Amino acid sequence: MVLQIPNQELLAPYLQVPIAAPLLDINFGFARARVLDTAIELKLFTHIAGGAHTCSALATVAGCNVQALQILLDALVGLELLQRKREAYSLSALAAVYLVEGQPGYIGSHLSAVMEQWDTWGNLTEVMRTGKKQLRRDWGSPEGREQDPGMFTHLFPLVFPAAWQAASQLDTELQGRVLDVSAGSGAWSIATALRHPQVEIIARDEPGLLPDLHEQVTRFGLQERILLQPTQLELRSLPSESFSLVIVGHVCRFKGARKSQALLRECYRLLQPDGKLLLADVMPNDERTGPAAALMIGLSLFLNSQEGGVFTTTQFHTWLRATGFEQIKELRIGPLPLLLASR
Ligand SMILES: C[S@@+](CC[C@H](N)C(=O)[O-])C[C@H]1O[C@@H](n2cnc3c(N)ncnc32)[C@H](O)[C@@H]1O
Repeated sequence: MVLQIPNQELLAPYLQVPIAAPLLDINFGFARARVLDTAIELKLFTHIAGGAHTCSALATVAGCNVQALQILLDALVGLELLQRKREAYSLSALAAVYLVEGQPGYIGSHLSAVMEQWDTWGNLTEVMRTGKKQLRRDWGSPEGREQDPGMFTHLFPLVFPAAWQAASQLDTELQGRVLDVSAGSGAWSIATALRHPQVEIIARDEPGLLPDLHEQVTRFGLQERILLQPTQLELRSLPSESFSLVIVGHVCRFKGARKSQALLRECYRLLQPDGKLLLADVMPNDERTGPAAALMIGLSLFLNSQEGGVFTTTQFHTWLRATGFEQIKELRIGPLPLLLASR
């Protein structure tokens, strides 16, 4: 029998095209996020760490249907968060560090806070059509932030490695007072205090976020050197030229362009001559073509805040120069850019 190959025009749209896998990955990404969220909600990783290794043991402690849970556990093995040998499930290295409650690296409450945006993202098409966002909570407002403490204060394990390295690149002779403008988890304050035993730090944030911060500072025994201050006490009330270092860690994208520039001016006023400003944020490249995570965070801030957004390194350079800062250095630590500017 002679094989009848149809003409090229008919075949080409199916055969001479890029494979669709990346599209399917994006499309089904929501299900992966949901699997992780449910596993955190059911405390599966914590229960496994506590000794419940089989599906039936896990179903008992987590209060689940055995047949349904079996399928979820298999999916978690597929996602490389669990491993299975015969009937026994164990944690992957990633899950053991970040997903077990009570461990220092636990970020489950942060991941759950991120998932609180589920319905907000469900309205994305509508927001695009109308241009009107339906803010369930505004991350740029103090009340909005206090509703989601996990979003801001439970990030310590994610921020601390970069903060530790950045602190090691500061002048070894650093002395005097340091201001951590919105301390959140305290990662920058704690790393700086540990690396520079001569400094005293004022770490500020919303009153609702300070208890978590206090707990973290106390864990490191730094409560004598890191003084917590609620943000109701305006920066304006602090004396000029009284800090050797001001830290602005992952704050500007929540504030938006106008308030960020005002904040930088205030930081300049607070710094002593020769003082340094350390600025960390998520920054897309100048053409705003990547990294993908930065652009997605830009969209997230558009949806979740009145004025927030992501700004490029060049935008920050321009703002810092306009404020009077000189010698702006880019420290490359980890995947995120860090700027160190001198007054
Ligand atoms: C992602 S957390 C970063 C916390 C910490 N600096 C760090 O890098 O881990 C964002 C911080 O910015 C603060 N923040 C958000 N929006 C703000 C605003 N409009 N004004 C002042 N602070 C704000 C939050 O309270 C929170 O501490």
